[in-house]
Amino acid sequence: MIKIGIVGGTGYTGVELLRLLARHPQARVEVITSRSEEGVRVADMYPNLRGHYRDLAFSVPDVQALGACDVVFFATPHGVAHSMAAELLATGTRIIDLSADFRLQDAEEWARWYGQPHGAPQLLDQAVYGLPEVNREAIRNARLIAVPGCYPTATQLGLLPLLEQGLADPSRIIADCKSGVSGAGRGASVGSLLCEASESMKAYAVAGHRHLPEIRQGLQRAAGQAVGLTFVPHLTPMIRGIHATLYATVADHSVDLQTLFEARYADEPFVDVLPAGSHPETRSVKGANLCRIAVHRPQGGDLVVVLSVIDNLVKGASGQAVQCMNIALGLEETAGLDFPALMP
Ligand SMILES: NC(=O)C1=CN([C@@H]2O[C@H](COP(=O)(O)OP(=O)(O)OC[C@H]3O[C@@H](n4cnc5c(N)ncnc54)[C@H](OP(=O)(O)O)[C@@H]3O)[C@@H](O)[C@H]2O)C=CC1
Ligand SMILES: CC(=O)N[C@@H](CCC(=O)OP(=O)(O)O)C(=O)O
Repeated sequence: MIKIGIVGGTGYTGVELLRLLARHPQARVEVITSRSEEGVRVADMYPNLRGHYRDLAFSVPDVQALGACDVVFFATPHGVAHSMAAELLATGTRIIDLSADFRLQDAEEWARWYGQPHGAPQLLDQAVYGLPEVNREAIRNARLIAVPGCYPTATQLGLLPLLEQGLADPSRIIADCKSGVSGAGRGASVGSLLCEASESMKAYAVAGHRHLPEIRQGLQRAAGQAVGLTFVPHLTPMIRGIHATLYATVADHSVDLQTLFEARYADEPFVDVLPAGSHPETRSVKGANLCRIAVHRPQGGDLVVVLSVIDNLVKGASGQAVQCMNIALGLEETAGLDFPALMP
């Protein structure tokens, strides 16, 4: 059995890791940390996990205990993985970080967007961006994996086929994205209150969201050139889900876009290209490690609209993290992840 440690086990992505790993045939969670719930049993805090993790209890983060694990997931706010990664890597443990700490290749750009100095720039050379549909080979040998953010996952998967083939005008790409409230984490905040976030919808961070440089980095890599990206996130009254509506200009009408998307993702277990004319719903991926995509060319014009949906906590975080673990350890990529979405 592969021994797993999770730093940040009381948050939404942490408990989602527990839910997914409870059914994983080759992995067992041995250490789960929380500074605020030390000693509390996982099954007492999360009744959905009763029957699993009978004796597992939260403990404060400790490098020695975590270093005895084969894989350590960080499901923590940014900065935490920076402070522990070097010491843990030295023990031989693999790190899969769900936070943004190692997603940007440029430490100075990270510092500008996250408002603090990068805490471990010396590790950036070995950090691998954990988007399997792009980086599968690099993930296989990685010891430090940076799992993409939720908006960046939905947006990149939706746009990659167009940019990799040089079909989309890279100077003007628009990502209009909607998120469920769990994307903001479990910490108390006024914006996440029922009275604030339900029966209402709003855009935020229009001037610049920290996922902008991450998405741009991925799209530029795919396009092989600079990309002009407008990214506008919205908070919507649902608990889980990301819906990305993506706009790009494709002047070349000789390529069948439906065929292109189907071919690009034909071998991908966790990307489902829907039939032409479809409108994917967030509820069709709820709880599943899946991105569902539909591509449209309204009225046969030059503007192409791609619709891309994921569950922010699964393909947008914990599911993708487990997928990366499976690849890195040479396990079946779908191990513990091959289940259908919850409907409704
Ligand atoms: N929510 C989402 O949809 C997504 C989140 N992410 C990223 O994943 C990470 C976790 O997100 P989420 O689960 O939503 O966050 P939450 O706020 O829900 O949980 C954070 C967890 O981290 C622990 N923690 C906080 N500060 C520290 C610290 N200094 N040292 C050790 N542990 C700490 C908390 O427990 P305690 O304080 O008890 O120790 C808690 O368990 C974040 O970086 C987030 O940006 C990525 C993709 C999607
Ligand atoms: C709805 C909401 O608040 N969403 C979060 C993004 C969640 C996420 O993926 O954040 P990381 O990049 O830090 O991992 C936000 O906009 O900050």
